[in-house]
Amino acid sequence: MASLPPGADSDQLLVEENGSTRTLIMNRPKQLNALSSAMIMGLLRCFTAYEKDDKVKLLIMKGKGRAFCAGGDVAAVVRAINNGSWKYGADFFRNEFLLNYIIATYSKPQVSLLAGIVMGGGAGVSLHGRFRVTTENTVFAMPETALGLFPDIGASYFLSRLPGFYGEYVALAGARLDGAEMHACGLATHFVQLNRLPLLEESLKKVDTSNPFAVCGIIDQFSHQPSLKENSSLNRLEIINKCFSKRTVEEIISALEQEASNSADEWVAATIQSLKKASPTSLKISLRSIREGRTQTVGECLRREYRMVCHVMRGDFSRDFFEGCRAILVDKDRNPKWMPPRLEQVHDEAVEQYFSRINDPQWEDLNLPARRSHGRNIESKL
Ligand SMILES: CC(C)(COP(=O)(O)OP(=O)(O)OC[C@H]1O[C@@H](n2cnc3c(N)ncnc32)[C@H](O)[C@@H]1OP(=O)(O)O)[C@@H](O)C(=O)NCCC(=O)NCCSC(=O)/C=C/c1ccc(O)cc1
Repeated sequence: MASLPPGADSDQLLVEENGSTRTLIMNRPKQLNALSSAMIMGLLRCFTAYEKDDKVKLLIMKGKGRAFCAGGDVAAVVRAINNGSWKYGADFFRNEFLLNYIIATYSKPQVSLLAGIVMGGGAGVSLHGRFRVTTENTVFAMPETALGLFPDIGASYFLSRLPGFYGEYVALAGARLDGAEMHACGLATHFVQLNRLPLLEESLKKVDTSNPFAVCGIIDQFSHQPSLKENSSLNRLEIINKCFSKRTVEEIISALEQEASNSADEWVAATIQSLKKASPTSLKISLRSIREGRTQTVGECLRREYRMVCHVMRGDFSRDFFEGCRAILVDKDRNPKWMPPRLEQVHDEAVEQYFSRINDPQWEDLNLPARRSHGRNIESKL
């Protein structure tokens, strides 16, 4: 185990040094490696220091225990906001989004070993990186619409680049994808069997180059093309494209209901159910976010999402985020009472407000540093 760059937290984020490789290990297994402020600051310091350090050629990222990372530490944020400080949330996101941007534009290859749960903020620290390796126990989701939030961490960039309208489906329904699905739609670059991950890791630790083709060649030796399960959502791309291309959330749901009346496919019924359980405000701002993301750079997406998330933290238009956290992570009754409760009560003007600047003289837009690269593209295998 190596010493961390100054200021990084030594408990929640571990670093291993092997030759030219640094392995960053998220280490809060009981909380499924939920990202704390200390972890985000530690990661920021590591990524910044290693980019300047010629001795470092490759970064590996992984989680301790049964999760890669289940997202931002929502419990800590809710505690802080309930104590009257929405700015804690804003600062948390400012640092988290800056980290996502540095990863998206990083000059050295990052290999994320996505074993177990990868949700929300966990996707943000991995999917923007060059290599994303999934396995047979990977479970990915952006579950924010069930939490009263929206897919953030630059998700409006990578989800909007998935085939057809799959990104809209994944974002609105909070759909869970397995490792093979992530690989097929382009969220992952490789699929490696779980029992071969340690061997891959050992090989990567011997790498002495930042050449992405050389690194890719090593991962290729351990990976294979997984097959999609028969009931995979990717086998329903035709229905997804037909329904999730509609202009509004109401039209998406009614198109799905039309499908349900013509078929007994349980997947359609389950998708309608997920949309009906989610926060109506979250659904509407998420749809607009993904649609805007289609034509924006990763930096533009993060800047827009930062405005949106500050509005959510302030609770000016809706307090659904606090209710969602209560229902899912605090009381765990899984029965949130959304306000407004129905889609037709969330008017266009209310949605529009989430995309505006915050009316507070002390508030600033997200300023991102100048970088050489503009982020990478998602390549689907379909
Ligand atoms: C499906 C999960 C991932 C696993 O379920 P499980 O196998 O039944 O495990 P548990 O739910 O019992 O989780 C084990 C422990 O990890 C904790 N945990 C599990 N995810 C978490 C978690 N994101 N946080 C904080 N404790 C957690 C969870 O509360 C629990 O703690 P404890 O009750 O003390 O044993 C389940 O935990 C779950 O739905 N987690 C929430 C997933 C989620 O919504 N992720 C966050 C997306 S939103 C996001 O990333 C940004 C949030 C954020 C928002 C505002 C901010 O200012 C900053 C950040």
